[in-house]
Amino acid sequence: MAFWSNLFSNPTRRTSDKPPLTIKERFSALKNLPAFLKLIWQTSPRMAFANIVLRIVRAAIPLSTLYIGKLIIDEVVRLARTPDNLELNYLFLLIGLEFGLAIISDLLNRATTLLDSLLGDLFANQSSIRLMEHAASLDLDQFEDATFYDKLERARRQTLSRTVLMTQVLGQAQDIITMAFLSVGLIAFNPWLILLLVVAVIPAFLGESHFNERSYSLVHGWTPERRELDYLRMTGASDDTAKEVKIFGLSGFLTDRFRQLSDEFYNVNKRLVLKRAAWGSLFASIGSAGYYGAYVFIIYKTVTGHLSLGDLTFLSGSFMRMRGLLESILNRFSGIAEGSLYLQDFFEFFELQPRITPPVAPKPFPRPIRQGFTFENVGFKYRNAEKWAIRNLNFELKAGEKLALVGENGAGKTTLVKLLARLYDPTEGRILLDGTDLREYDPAELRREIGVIFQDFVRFQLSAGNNIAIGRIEEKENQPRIETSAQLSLADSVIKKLPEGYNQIIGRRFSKGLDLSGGEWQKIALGRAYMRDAQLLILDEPTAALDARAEHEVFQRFAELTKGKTAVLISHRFSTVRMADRILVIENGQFVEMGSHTELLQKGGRYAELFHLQAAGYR
Ligand SMILES: Nc1ncnc2c1ncn2[C@@H]1O[C@H](COP(=O)(O)OP(=O)(O)OP(=O)(O)O)[C@@H](O)[C@H]1O
Repeated sequence: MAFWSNLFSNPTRRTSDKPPLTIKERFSALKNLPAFLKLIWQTSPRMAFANIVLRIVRAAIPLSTLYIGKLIIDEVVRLARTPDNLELNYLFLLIGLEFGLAIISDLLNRATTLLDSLLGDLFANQSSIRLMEHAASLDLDQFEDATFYDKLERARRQTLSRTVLMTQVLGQAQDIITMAFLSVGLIAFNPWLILLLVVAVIPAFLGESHFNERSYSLVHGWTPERRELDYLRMTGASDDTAKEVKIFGLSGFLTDRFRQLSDEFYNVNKRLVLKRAAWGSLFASIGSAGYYGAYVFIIYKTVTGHLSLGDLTFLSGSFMRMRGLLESILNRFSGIAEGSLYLQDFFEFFELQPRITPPVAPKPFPRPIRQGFTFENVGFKYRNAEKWAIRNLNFELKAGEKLALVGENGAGKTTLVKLLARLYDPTEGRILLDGTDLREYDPAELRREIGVIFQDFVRFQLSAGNNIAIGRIEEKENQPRIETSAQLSLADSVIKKLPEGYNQIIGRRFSKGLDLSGGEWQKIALGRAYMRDAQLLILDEPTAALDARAEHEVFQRFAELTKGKTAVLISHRFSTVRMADRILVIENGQFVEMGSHTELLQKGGRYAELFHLQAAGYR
């Protein structure tokens, strides 16, 4: 994890990790927009359509308002010249029209803002769901990769900020149409004014683009550190960690690290923001100079009699509006280009594909399993690890057999179990089930037939009943099945004591939640194994937190439940291990010996040594 590695390193540089993007890269990021717009359209075609129509209507309003304004002024000038014959109907009609347009414009604005926000919320929700679904489809080892986590993190942040991009893209389209309407008037008067306008605005556009690139590179380059900041914030202020943070007095240690990192980011960012503000002001002045140049020209044409006063207001109004529009279009363009770059991260995450996928024509899963599992020279190395976690492993797990795995910490027991459940595939060798490579079965089907309770099982902040139903979530409404599983795992006595029984939320995260002791949680988690009713049951140190009586009882029931089924048991307690039919001893990921408890004791090897070591502790 970046946190620990950074503790000992000096975190400088970062901004230089990723060079600023070239204009070409920025343009090419725009290619993500069609796919993005398609996603928005799919979110709600009706809302998207209404949004577009309203914006087109809204785009025509500025030109109409300016033109009516011109007519009003010309009419006022005309009336002022003939005060004896005041005919005000036409003037009032024009004023009424302008008033009507103002009201409509406001209503359209509100309607588009409303639609944007509703559509944006829907889009953010759907993106989050897609993100969760896609993350669930990926392989476990992808989650253990730091670059993957950075991608996931960026994609996660994208789901919300993408609604901003949506508003930007739609706003852009609307402004471009408004510009097109306005430019008709200006072109009719003098096309050179449009050119002047463009030239005046270009420096601001280039400046903005440049700073957007810098800011994207900064944020992108800092992803691991921002993840670390989140981690520190969470560790420093969460119920899960509060106990140890207090006991070990870690608060200062965590806040110091947070302060150091956040200050560093603040300073780099501040430099960028200040530069941006300074250059931005300069470029804005150039834009203003362009506007006043045109204004002087139009005034000159008016005083020399080439234009009416109405024309003057219309043209200068159009020019001012167009300058504002063009500036915001160009600026927004770099914003959109920047947003599209982030979109790239979003889509890249969705492009990640799992490697453990169903084969084209999966073999039907054997029901029941006849021969069992065979490890043929199996070796496995974790991603980024130098050392083999498991190597040259050859053994058989026979159908119906109870196999215990024994070995010291880090020997490779959990890894072996993960390979059985195809959370990973062997790096070398293969695992067969009934003579067929595990890879030829559908992994989802395989996992349905396997029940694993890991030592670090998840304490779901759900009701006690749901915590057991997790074992076979399709059966979450099957209360009798849940209760039977609870009885078998001894969880029923825990649940009976809860004020709301099976409906009691457990864990501390939510206000009504009640926390349980380690052993009580374990009984609940064990209930999942019974709920699952799988052909192969794997318990990875399931009883470590249980008291002696509970452990004895759990295993008596376990033996009954797994009668005729295949089971793998990992435990450091030999009282548990000896109940297995056979015991596999591994050391440093390698096979050491295998046999029944009696056989291995007689053999006097590693197992006997470990057994006597533990037994001596009780004497
Ligand atoms: N996700 C991982 N990435 C890299 N290395 C890992 C990972 N998980 C485990 N390892 C390494 O693989 C080896 C085997 O680990 P494993 O968890 O299988 O041991 P174990 O026998 O179950 O240990 P324990 O009795 O402590 O639970 C260890 O050296 C461990 O450091």
